[in-house]
Amino acid sequence: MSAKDLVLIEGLEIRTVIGIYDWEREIRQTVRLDLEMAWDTSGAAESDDIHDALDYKSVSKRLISFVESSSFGLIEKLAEECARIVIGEFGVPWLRLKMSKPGAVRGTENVAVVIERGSRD
Ligand SMILES: Nc1nc2c(c(=O)[nH]1)N=C([C@H](O)[C@@H](O)CO)CN2
Repeated sequence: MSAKDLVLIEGLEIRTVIGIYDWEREIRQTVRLDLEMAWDTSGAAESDDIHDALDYKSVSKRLISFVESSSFGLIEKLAEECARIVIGEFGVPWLRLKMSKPGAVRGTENVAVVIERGSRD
């Protein structure tokens, strides 16, 4: 058992309605998700069977489907709901999720929130 293992999803870009201003409710903007998910990978390493792994493709597809159909104001709310899905539906015990909204603020490379949920022990 190795509680320090992680499965990552990096740079998942999704177009959605997000923002607090009226003009933002009329358009789609890109958000980018970076996810670190605690997962003991030793079972999958032993069996070489996807059923023992945290399937990053399944997680990505679920998040794409959810985010594309969502319509929140704040990236904090979107991040929280994504974390809830990953923990609740995929059995991930702990995650760190960075929700970026590149291009939201002129002169910046990126703006983002980072949340950690669950327990690593
Ligand atoms: N902490 C946050 N600050 C701001 C957010 C947000 O989601 N979280 N959103 C906005 C606007 O929607 C902005 O992205 C428009 O450019 C402002 N501040």
